Amino acid sequence: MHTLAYRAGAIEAVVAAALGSVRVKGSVRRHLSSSMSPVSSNAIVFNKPKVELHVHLDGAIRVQTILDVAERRGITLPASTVEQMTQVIIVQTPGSLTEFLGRFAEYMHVIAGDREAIKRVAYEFVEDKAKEGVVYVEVRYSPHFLANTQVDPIPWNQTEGDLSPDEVVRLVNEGLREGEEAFRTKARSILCCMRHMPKWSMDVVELCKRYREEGVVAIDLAGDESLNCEAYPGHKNAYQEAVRCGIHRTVHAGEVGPPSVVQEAVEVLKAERIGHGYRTLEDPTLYKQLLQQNMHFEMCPVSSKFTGACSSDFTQHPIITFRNDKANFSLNTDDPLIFNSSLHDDYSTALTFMGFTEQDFQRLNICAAQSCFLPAEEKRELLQSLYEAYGMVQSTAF
Ligand SMILES: O=c1[nH]cnc2c1ncn2[C@H]1C[C@H](O)[C@@H](CO)O1
Repeated sequence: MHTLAYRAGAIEAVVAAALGSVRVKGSVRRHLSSSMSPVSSNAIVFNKPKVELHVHLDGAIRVQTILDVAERRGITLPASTVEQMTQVIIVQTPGSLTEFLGRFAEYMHVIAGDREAIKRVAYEFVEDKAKEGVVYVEVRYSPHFLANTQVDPIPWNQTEGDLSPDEVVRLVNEGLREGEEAFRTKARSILCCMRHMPKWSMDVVELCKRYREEGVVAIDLAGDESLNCEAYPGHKNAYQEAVRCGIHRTVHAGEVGPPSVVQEAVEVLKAERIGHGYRTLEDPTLYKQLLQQNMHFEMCPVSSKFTGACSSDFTQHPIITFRNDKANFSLNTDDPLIFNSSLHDDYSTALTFMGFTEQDFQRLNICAAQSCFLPAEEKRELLQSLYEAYGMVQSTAF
């Protein structure tokens, strides 16, 4: 895969692009109460290169793209403008993870099964991340959720077609690679198993193995955490195979589920990173153990409010404890389409309500780079680029 050189010039270009376009979105401010909303309206928080490790491709699609593809395919939607369709899709008030997962059904049938749409979504995703000042991103999705053949059951009420999960991965790889070349943000992908679909999981790990040279860096387990692995051994088998083959592993755990789900992720599934993990704090022994292990937590503040994972009061958010304890964590958007948010909103929230400083932002991005799933040499290059951009090393340039 094409390797980006993180030269200072490239980073400055990305940051300049970010300066021109990243703004706190009015809609996010609207549906947060005044004591919880970002206050720095149009200000750019942490206007430096960033690393994002937890964002769902199917939760980060442009609304315009959904409308365009629906029109081309002759699919009728409940709304015809970006503004109206946004209101149909987004979570308006804090609810439950289950309610939130239901939002995908508003639009996934438009994108799934369509080659052009899938590649376009991947390409545009990289452009959007570049505009946010992200220099490296790991984006995740379920190949099965975007397919319409060789998947059982066929999702989103689609009729059977000829797009398999395997081809979905190839299309996303192409879109990401072309996006990377055009926008100079490095993008890799993580393939998701879904908690309620253990029979897909072996397939997912096989796809991770097949496409590890073409941008796929890890396996994930997403969906409803109430469905644990004892009851669904398919996930355990897939993760065992991932360990055997050296495929990196992350798991959604402790987002809404109890600390036992986090423990299972670490001990049974051999997770190297935890998606969310807020509820780890409820088990001080486990929390201490994971701090000692330097486990990475992929935290998503705006998401945690709207999925009901955490209290709406950001001043009491678990992230504050992780920060105070110098835990290894990152800040991420999760599903910016559904929260009508951007990475800037997550940073803005951390600044305004959690007291994050410039130093905290630098530190968490360095943690993200250290915990990313790139091969060692590329990770070293990424880290070096951050150190330079943050003024932590003397430049060798004359
Ligand atoms: O925050 C989340 N928790 C659990 N599952 C999630 C979350 N965001 C998205 N997903 C699910 C729905 C997507 O279709 C799937 C793959 O990206 O992952």
